[in-house]
Amino acid sequence: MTTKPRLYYFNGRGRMETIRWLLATAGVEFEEAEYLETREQYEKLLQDGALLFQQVPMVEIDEMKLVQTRAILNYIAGKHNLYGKDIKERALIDMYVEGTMDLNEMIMLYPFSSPEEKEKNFALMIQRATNRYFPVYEKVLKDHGQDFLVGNQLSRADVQVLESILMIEEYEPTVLSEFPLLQAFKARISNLPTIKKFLQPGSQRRTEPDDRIVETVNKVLQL
Ligand SMILES: N[C@@H](CCC(=O)N[C@@H](CS)C(=O)NCC(=O)O)C(=O)O
Repeated sequence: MTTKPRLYYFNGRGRMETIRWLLATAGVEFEEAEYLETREQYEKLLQDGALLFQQVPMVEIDEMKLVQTRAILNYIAGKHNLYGKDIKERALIDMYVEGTMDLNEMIMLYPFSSPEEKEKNFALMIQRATNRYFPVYEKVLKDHGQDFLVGNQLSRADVQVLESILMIEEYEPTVLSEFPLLQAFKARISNLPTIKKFLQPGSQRRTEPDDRIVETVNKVLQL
C-alpha cells in the first residue's frame, strides 16, 4: 500500500511551497503531518532524529525521510516525469529552476527584512525578476516557439517559473507587462487541470506570508 507523502514544515510557503506545487502538479495527494508552531515541536523532531541536518522541510515519502529542498524536489520530479527525457533536457531544466530558486530566496526572505532594509529589498526583488530572470524565460519561449520551456512537454521548470511569476505578481501586479510570451505561458500552465485545482481557493497552496508566520518562524527557530 502506498501512503501519502507527509510534510513537516511551517504553515507557510517558505522552502516547502515548491514541493507542494510539484506534488499537486503530479496529482499526488499529500498531507501536512504537522505545522510547526512551537519550539517544542521542532525539538521533538530533532530528538527523534527525523531531521538529518536539523532543518526543515522534511518529507516522509516512499518509506524515506527526505530533507534538503533540492533533493526532495529532484526526487518528486524524477518520479513523476517532470524532469526531462534525457540528461541534456535535465541540464536545461536545472538551469532554469536554479534561476527560480535564486529569485524565490529573495521573495522568501523579503518579509524577514528589517524595516530599514524593506524598501531596498523590495526594489531589488522586482528589479531582479524583470531584468535578470523573466527575460531569460521569455527568450527561451520566443526562441523555440513551443508551449513548454523544455522538450515540448510539461516539466518542473514550467511549474517553478509559474510559481515565481505568481508570487512576484502578488507584490507587483504589472510585473509581466513587458513579457507577452510569459503572460500567455502563465495562462496556459495555470490552466492545466492539476495546477488549476491547486490554484483554487481552499487548496493546499499556502497563502502570502504575513507577520504571523514571520513571528512563528523566528520563535521556533530562535532567530
Ligand atoms: N539547504 C536546506 C536549508 C533548509 C533551511 O535552512 N531550513 C530552515 C527553515 S526554512 C531551518 O530549518 N533552519 C534551522 C537551522 O538551520 O538550524 C534546504 O534547502 O532544505
